[in-house]
Amino acid sequence: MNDTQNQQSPETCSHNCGSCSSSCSERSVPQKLSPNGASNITKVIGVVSGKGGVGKTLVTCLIASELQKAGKRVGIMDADVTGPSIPKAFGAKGPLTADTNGLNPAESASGIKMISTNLMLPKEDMAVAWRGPVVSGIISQFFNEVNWGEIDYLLVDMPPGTSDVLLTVFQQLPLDGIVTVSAPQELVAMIVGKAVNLAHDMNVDVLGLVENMAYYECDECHKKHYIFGEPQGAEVAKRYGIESYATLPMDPAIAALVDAGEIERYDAHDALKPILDVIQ
Ligand SMILES: Nc1ncnc2c1ncn2[C@@H]1O[C@H](COP(=O)(O)OP(=O)(O)OP(=O)(O)O)[C@@H](O)[C@H]1O
Repeated sequence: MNDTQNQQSPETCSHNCGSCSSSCSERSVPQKLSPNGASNITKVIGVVSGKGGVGKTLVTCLIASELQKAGKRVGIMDADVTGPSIPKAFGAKGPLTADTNGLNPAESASGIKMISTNLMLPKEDMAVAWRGPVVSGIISQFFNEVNWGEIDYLLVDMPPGTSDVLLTVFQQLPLDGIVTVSAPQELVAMIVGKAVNLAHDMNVDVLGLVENMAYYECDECHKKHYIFGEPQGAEVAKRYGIESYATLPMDPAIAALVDAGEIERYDAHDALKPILDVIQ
C-alpha cells in the first residue's frame, strides 16, 4: 500500500492513527520520521537496555562492526544524547561539516558512519543537561537532517532505561526491530521484560537478547567462570519469545579497545552470530 492509499480523509477517518499516515490535526499518534532526500536507509535497528551501564553502547558498536566487516554499509545514531560515548569507542572526532544535503556524519576507520552529540560539543567532557523535549528534538534531527547516504543498517544506541525519551524515540523512528541488552544477575527478567513490553506496545519486533559480561574466560586454562552466577538469558529469551540470544564475556581487551578508540578491531563474530543471523 502506498502513502496516499494509507491516508484517510476527514470523512472516512477511522480514528486509528496507527494505520494512517495523514498529519491531520486529529492525529493522536506521532508521525514516523523519514530520512532526508539524500539518504536511503534500508533497516533501522534500535539497541535498548532496561537499565543503564549494562553495555548497550558496546553491543551497538560490536553489531555495527560485525555488519561492516560482512560488507554491509552501516551507520550509528547515538540517541543516548545526554551520555554519548559512541565516537570515543571508534576514535572519531568532530567538528562535523554540513552542506546542502545536510549534516555529514563522522566515519570510523572501517567506514562506519556515526552521529553523536559528542561530535558537536566544543569539549568532549562538557556536561549535557537537556530536558526530554530538547533531547527528542535532537534525536529527530539526527535522523532526518543528517546526510546518511545509502546505508543498509542504521543502528540506534537508544536512551538508557525506559524513560519518556525512549518512548518518544520508539514513536518517532521507523524501527524494524530492537536488540535488548542485559547483564547477568540483577533481576534480568524484570528489566528485559520492561524493554520487551515497551517494544510490543509499539509494535516493534524484538530480534535478540545479548547478555553482556556473562562470564570471564581464563587466559591460561580457557575455562569459563560465571562470576555473577549461571547466565539466565536463554530462559528469559524463551519466556519473552525473543528470536535470538547471545552472550559476551567480560573481557579486559574490550575495555582497552574502547579506551584506544579501536573497538572495531574486536572480533565478536562468533559470540554475536545468533543475533547477526536474525538481523541480516
Ligand atoms: N563485556 C565487557 N567487558 C569489558 N568491559 C566492558 C564490557 N561491557 C562493557 N564494558 C565497559 O563498561 C563500560 C560501560 O559500558 P557501555 O557504555 O557500553 O554501557 P551502557 O549500557 O551503554 O551505559 P549507559 O547506559 O550509561 O549508556 C564501558 O567502559 C565499557 O567499555
